[in-house]
Amino acid sequence: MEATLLPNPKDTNATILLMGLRRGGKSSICKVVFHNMQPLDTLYLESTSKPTTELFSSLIDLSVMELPGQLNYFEPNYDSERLFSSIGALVYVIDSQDEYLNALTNLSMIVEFAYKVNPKINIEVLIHKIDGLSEDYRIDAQRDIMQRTGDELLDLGLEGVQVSFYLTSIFDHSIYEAFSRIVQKLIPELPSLENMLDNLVQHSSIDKVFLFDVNSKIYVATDSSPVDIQTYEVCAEFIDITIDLDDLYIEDSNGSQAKNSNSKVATPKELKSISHLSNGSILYLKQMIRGLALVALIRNDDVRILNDGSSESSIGTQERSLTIIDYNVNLLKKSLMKMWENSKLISRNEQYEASEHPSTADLGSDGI
Ligand SMILES: Nc1nc2c(ncn2[C@@H]2O[C@H](COP(=O)(O)OP(=O)(O)OP(=O)(O)O)[C@@H](O)[C@H]2O)c(=O)[nH]1
Repeated sequence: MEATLLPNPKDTNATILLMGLRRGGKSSICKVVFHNMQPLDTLYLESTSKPTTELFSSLIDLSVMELPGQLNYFEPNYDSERLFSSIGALVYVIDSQDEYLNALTNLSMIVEFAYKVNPKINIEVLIHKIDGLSEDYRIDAQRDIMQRTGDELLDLGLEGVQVSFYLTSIFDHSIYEAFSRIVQKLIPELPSLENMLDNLVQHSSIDKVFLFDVNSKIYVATDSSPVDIQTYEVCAEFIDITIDLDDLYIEDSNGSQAKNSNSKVATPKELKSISHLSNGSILYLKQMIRGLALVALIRNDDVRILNDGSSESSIGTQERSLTIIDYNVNLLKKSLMKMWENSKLISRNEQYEASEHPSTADLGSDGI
């Protein structure tokens, strides 16, 4: 019998495979994260019968491939070996509200196969639907699942395999946080990105900065201070507010277009938004490249109120720090552009070498 070809992931590192038993929540995760579906609307999703792929581009092109729980990928008519050999991460979804012993056996079987075919694969487990569990029960379930998975892998002789666990739900931001961390492991430029964001924080009065994929609200990088989920929520919601407000205004023909009247091609408008919060902090958003936006929370310690209560000088201080931030963010954007062009060059060289000159030296290695 001819082998059924599962969808072919184009880029080795950038494909995430989403697996798990039926009704675990895979389609719901894809719909909520990548299509902005309201979590309650997922109640009516039908069971998926064919593998589906979501594409999204950040600094690298990524795809998330969902394999329906009802199919058995170890039947001879599926070319599972090719599939597993070409993916960056295996994300296994476990329904924590259901009896999960079968899921753990299934997980171990898949890990055994995937690890044999592709030892570099990242194995990520989502302990999903935790919204229905009490705080105590969540911790117990996590401990139990980690323990049992470890035991099963040990029995299979796979003690060295690294497995990461995340507690997730589509009803809060935990699913975005988990996907952000999973995606970040697949971005080779991550250390450079984090360095750049750390530099930005050090040289501006920024408390926290994220580089977001605007569509999915996954953050592809952040500075090295710990992520507080409330700050993440505020920053992610600021993207939606900015886009909604931006859609309200139509560019008038004498306005920004008139400014470009000297140049023949009108430059596309760059999204930028600044909002002053009631506690004195500022939210700052600026569009970067390839569907990415930088969102920063600027602290208010530069706001100095004079003895007479005048606020003029505080506004002046804030304006000054915003000018510095603008300047630094523009530099960061230019570096991102260079980084992206370099990574394109490297992957083009690799493809070229693989196809034509397998022995030539790596032309792109002196990149970033
Ligand atoms: N409480 C809760 N329910 C969820 C969550 N995520 C998904 N669900 C529900 O779980 C049910 C099954 O979700 P699906 O996304 O269809 O599951 P699936 O894994 O794609 O299932 P197959 O397509 O059969 O493989 C739906 O009714 C969802 O509303 C969650 O985080 N919390």
